[in-house]
Amino acid sequence: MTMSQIILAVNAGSSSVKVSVFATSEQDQPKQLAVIQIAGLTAPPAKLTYNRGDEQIKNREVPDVKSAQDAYEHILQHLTSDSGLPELSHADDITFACHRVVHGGDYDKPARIDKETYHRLEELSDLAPLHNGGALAIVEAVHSKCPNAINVAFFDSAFHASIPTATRTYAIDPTIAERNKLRKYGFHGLSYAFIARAVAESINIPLDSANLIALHLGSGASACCIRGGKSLDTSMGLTPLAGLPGATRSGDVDPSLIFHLTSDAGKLSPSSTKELHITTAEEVLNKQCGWKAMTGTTDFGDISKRAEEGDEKCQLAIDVLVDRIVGYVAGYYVKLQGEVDGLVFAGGIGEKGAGLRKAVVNRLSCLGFEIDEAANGKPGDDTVVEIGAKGAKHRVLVCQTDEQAEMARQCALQAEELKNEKSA
Ligand SMILES: Nc1ncnc2c1ncn2[C@@H]1O[C@H](COP(=O)(O)OP(=O)(O)O)[C@@H](O)[C@H]1O
Ligand SMILES: CC(=O)OP(=O)(O)O
Ligand SMILES: [Mg+2]
Repeated sequence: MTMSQIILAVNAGSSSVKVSVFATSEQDQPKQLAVIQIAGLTAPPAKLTYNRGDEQIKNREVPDVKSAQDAYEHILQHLTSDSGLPELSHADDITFACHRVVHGGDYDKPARIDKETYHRLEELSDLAPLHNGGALAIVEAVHSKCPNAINVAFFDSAFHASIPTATRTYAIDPTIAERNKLRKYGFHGLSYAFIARAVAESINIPLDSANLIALHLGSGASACCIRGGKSLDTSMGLTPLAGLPGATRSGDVDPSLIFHLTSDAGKLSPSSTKELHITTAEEVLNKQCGWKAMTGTTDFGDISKRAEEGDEKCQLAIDVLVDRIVGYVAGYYVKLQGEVDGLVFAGGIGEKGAGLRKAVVNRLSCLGFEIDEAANGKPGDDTVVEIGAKGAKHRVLVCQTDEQAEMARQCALQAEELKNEKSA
């Protein structure tokens, strides 16, 4: 019998770092011990929230924390000095550090991070300069603060390795596409893997027969068509910019629009570094569009409230999102030939935005989706909840997705394999 091991699952977003602590032994599913988050890195002061068990223990500002590295160091210090968490009292207690890496290129499964994988991940940052940086900075921080931990990368793109060739191919010069690896990759895959498993279990069907249309609506938003438990299509593309609009991202626009939005499209943006080049076009479309540009805030809860009070800009932002979402759902409905086990809402907006869910489902009534207003208004705390009307043709569900839990689950399953993988 092996002793219990500690898995740290790290989810570095563009503006936050979320870390969940799990204990696992060979026989068991990982058990969550604590969750800690530092949010608001791009809108200081950063804020820390800490939950252990079912208790909310801390919620306070941490003005000294300014970067992803700072955040990790602060989080590690906090966890190891919490006497209520004796399982993790020293950095060496961590066996595995799991990292959510948004862009994994051709990787279709998790990889232990050695010098070679680290270098490959750095190269991939060229394809996703705004997304992989935070995760790599934290890999460095773990390497220096927790030298005995095994670092493993879990890719947001891996779940989409099953997308068929015609769907992932852009209509561009195939030689250049091959050389520069230009294709649809898709993201939010850890979330979609979690959703597919949790929903299949909840509605009592085998995962490999689950046909779902899933919506991960957070500060980045995407849709995914899941057939037989696998990704058949998704709305994000080469980078997380494509598809649905988000908090600060435009989503799909006519590609030539960028030249009308700024005359500096091809120039380097001031946020470029010596190692990492970001064009003004990337900067503008990723950081200066979406809800922020349309309404002045990135908080969809606030946007919903203001729309109810009659704010026209906020109402338009909601209408735009609903319009794009129903377009994807309709397309995916056809891809699944109408054989749909459920439409699933997830991510911060999907889980908390009752008004948005209702607006989307109402527009989909011709396909057989119908909302149960009472259930939609108060979906409760279960991981998966049905919010569709009884007797409707298709189910509608809300899933509290958890990317850290998905990493921990996969890590525990492959623990021995990962330990034996060569590391430099
Ligand atoms: N009551 C609410 N109604 C609608 N959206 C909400 C509500 N509360 C929070 N949100 C949205 O959830 C988003 C965060 O979602 P989350 O999935 O946690 O984000 P991230 O992509 O950063 O992981 C916030 O940016 C906010 O727009
Ligand atoms: C891939 C992506 O957009 O991630 P997030 O929603 O965390 O920004
Ligand atoms: Mg997210």
